[in-house]
Amino acid sequence: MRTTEHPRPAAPASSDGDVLLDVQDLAVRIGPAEIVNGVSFSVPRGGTLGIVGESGSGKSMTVLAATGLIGSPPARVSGRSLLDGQDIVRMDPRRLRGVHGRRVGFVFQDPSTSLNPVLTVEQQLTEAPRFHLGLTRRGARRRALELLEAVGIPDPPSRLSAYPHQLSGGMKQRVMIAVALACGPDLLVADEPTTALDVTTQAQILERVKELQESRGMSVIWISHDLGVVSGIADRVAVLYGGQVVESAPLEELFTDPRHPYTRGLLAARPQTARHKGELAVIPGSPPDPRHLPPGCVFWDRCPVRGDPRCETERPPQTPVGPGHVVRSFYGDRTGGTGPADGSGRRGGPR
Ligand SMILES: Nc1ncnc2c1ncn2[C@@H]1O[C@H](COP(=O)(O)OP(=O)(O)OP(=O)(O)O)[C@@H](O)[C@H]1O
Repeated sequence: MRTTEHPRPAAPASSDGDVLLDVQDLAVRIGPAEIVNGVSFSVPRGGTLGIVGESGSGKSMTVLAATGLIGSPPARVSGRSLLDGQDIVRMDPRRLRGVHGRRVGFVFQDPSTSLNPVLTVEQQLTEAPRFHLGLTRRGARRRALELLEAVGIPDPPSRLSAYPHQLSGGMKQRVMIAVALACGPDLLVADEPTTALDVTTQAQILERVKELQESRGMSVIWISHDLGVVSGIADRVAVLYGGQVVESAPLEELFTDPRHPYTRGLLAARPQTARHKGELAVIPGSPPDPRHLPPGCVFWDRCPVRGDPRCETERPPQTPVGPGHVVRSFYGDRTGGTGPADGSGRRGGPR
């Protein structure tokens, strides 16, 4: 991406010693609802973490809490979320505003949550850089034009005076991405931003974000219910269910060696897989109500291989099953449901 201010060198992709965001044991409670339950993950500098799961699995709440966007109260947020070592969960509101405007950019599915309908594209793109980066009106305008070009908006000068309702859905999403990138964030959080778009526009936007990320060394968290979308952008995936990371692995490993029965179910439910096999595999049932989580494994009532007595009574611990690959299931072993992941030798028969 070409920008006149604050150029950033491309950063190396993931490496253990180079973590931008380190989330540890994050939990969110609202009243009796246990919405996020001990979530841990990290986002490498310059890398992309995909977060997948069905609707209601806690994806949005996890990321909103990790980036300091959930009010506490009414919610109770615990655990840590370290951005370059500084804990966002405990940060005072004034410093947090600086983080949100400057270091973390957000793109949401619904443009009305990010774009102000009564402000022009130019106003929305120039406000934050003028405030946070101290740019002049002219400098901010130049930057706005560069950003519009970078996100693939044709004829940027003619778009500056447009209001959001004058733009198509795909254009609005591109403008939202431009707004999120306006201050050159270290982390872009994208919460299902392409879900409402046609597949061609979706693919173009994914490509554009990947290019921008590579040229700027920015980290990305990309949330989606669709493993196919995440596979187009992430280098690491965390699978969420019942407010827990039930499996997390490098992208390729998750696809070639999924260990959690829920991950396997998600993979089998992908349209590509269904086409290949000639039928659509669905995971019967729905995610648990966070007000009434089961005492054992959160996936227990839908699990096709449950049978170990602990499944119903104990939360499976997070168990490493390979380099950078962890799973929370008593059935996370390689052979697909014939023995517990913790190597205890206890077995339960597949159902
Ligand atoms: N303010 C709230 N009070 C109580 N429960 C809430 C609140 N907001 C969300 N929840 C519940 O928290 C759970 C997780 O919601 P969340 O929006 O994080 O899920 P999600 O995986 O992002 O789903 P989607 O893909 O539909 O956005 C859901 O069961 C939801 O009903």
